[in-house]
Amino acid sequence: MKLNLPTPAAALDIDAVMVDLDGTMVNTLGDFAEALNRMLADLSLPAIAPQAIENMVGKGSENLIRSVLAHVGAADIDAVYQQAWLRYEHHYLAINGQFADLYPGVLEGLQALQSMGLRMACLTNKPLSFAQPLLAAKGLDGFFDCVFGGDSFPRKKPDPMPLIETCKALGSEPARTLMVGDSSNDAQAAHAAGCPVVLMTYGYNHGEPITAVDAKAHLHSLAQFAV
Ligand SMILES: O=C(O)COP(=O)(O)O
Ligand SMILES: [Mg+2]
Repeated sequence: MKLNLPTPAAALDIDAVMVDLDGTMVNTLGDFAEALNRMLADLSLPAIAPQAIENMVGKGSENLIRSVLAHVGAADIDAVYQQAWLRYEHHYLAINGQFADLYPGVLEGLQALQSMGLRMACLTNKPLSFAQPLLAAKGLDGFFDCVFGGDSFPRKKPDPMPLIETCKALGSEPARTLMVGDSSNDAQAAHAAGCPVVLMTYGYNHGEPITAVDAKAHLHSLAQFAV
C-alpha cells in the first residue's frame, strides 16, 4: 500500500501502522494533572502545574511519578514511590478520559488509514490498563488490531523492542510498518527498529522542538493522511 505524505516526503510503501496514544491521538495532559495532583494531595505534598507535567510525559508512568515527586521536593522518592504509584493508579483509573480530548483530525486520519486496508496497532508507553479504557472512552478501540502498553514488554520506547514485537503481532516487516508518534522516544525507537516514522507537531516532546527530530514527515494533523 502506498501512503502519500505531504511534501517533502515521498509516498511510503507500508502494510501496517503503529500509532502512539498520549500526545498523538489524545491530549491527556488534563488527566495527568488531575490524577497526579490527587496523588500529591494524598501524600500531603504540594500541587504541580499542568505546564510542568508536559515535559515529563513520554517515558511511562514510573518515570512520570518519579519526575513529579522530584519536582515538588519529596524528601525520599524511593521510600514514597510504591504508595505514590498505588494512589496514582487509583485516581487515574477513576478519571481516565474525563480531562482528555482527541486532537482535531484524529478520527479522519485513522479512518483514512483503515480504509487503505492497513493493519493498525496502538503502541503506547502508558500502562495497558490505562490505555484500553481510554481508547474505548474516546471511540478509538475499533481501529486497532492490537494494543500494547508500556508494561506489555520488558522494555519501553525509546527501546526498539516494543516496535519489533508489535510488527510481529501485526505480521508486518519493520521496514513496511509506519510509526506515528509525537516524541523523540517514538523516533528513536523507530530508527533502531528499522521502521519509518512520522511525527505530530502538537504533542509532548520533553520541551524540545519536534521538528528537529528526524522523520519522514512532521504533520500538524492526522487528517493529513486523508488527503
Ligand atoms: O505514558 C506515557 O509516558 C506516554 O505515552 P505515549 O507513549 O502514548 O506517548
Ligand atoms: Mg506520545
